[in-house]
Amino acid sequence: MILDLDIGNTLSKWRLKDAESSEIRSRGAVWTREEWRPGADIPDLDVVEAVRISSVARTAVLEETVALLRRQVRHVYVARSTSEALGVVNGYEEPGRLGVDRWMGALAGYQLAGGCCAVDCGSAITIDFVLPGGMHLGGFIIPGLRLMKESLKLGTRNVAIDPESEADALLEPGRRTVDAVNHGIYMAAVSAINRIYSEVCDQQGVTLPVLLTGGDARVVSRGVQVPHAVWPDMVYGGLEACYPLTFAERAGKMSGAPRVPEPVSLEKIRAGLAFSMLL
Ligand SMILES: Nc1ncnc2c1ncn2[C@@H]1O[C@H](COP(=O)(O)OP(=O)(O)O)[C@@H](O)[C@H]1O
Ligand SMILES: CC(C)(COP(=O)(O)O)[C@@H](O)C(=O)NCCC(=O)O
Ligand SMILES: [K+]
Repeated sequence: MILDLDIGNTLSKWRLKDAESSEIRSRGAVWTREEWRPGADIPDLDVVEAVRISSVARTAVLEETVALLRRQVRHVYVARSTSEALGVVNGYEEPGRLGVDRWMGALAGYQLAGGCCAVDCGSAITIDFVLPGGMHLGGFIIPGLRLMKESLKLGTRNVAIDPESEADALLEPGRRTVDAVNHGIYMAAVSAINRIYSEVCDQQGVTLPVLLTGGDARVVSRGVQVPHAVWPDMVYGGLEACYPLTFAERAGKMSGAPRVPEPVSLEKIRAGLAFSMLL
């Protein structure tokens, strides 16, 4: 079995993948913390022959995790942000400083779609752009939905946005604190994504498929106006592409990859931007 780990600032996600069949056998998530208890938090390591890790947690957490894994697992691969990989050139001035989850998302998106806009809706919302030739432009970071809400300190933190709510309802003025906050942060997140996408496409003169991932991807998806696909395993896709271990992975297949959304025309994006400037 292959254990894939995606350690974010809030949640540490894991999945077990069958090395022979490439099927996902099980998955889960635990709060990101200092210490791991294999068998309780993550699967028993007896069945694991290789681990692939993407981590943006504090270095100490990663080091502890890797030390623990190395005692029991033969192959431990820790992803790093590099200046170039799989045809993508990292746009950061200091490539190693780009969050490795963003780098994995950009690589997965590029492998799937060529140029892309990769959006990760987790603790932070990150929006990264890769042009069709593989040039990563860099990106944008805004606080995620939960962080935005907590920063207001209005006592609404435990009332999450119902993931089933329709975008229309979320865009109405709230008539209670909790709705005013939830609708406000939702509007802030989705309008930022819509606007950033349009601005960068306009600047670059290209339209790009949009791929969404992260804990809030589904609810954010309802407010994103341009064609896009939700890809919960996008960070894992980057790990598969960087460290292919199964037959399917060596053939370039990433688990759970969606159909590539067809972007709208540049004319339409520019018309939308021009319209929003008038308001
Ligand atoms: N069941 C859930 N438990 C925790 N967070 C959730 C859940 N469903 C959605 N979320 C949202 O997802 C975010 C965590 O998403 P994730 O992509 O795992 O973040 P990170 O990679 O930063 O750890 C939380 O901040 C919260 O807004
Ligand atoms: C921006 C992030 C905090 C997002 O992390 P996440 O929300 O996925 O936990 C992470 O990618 C990170 O720590 N990046 C380093 C800074 C940068 O990318 O510029
Ligand atoms: K994120």
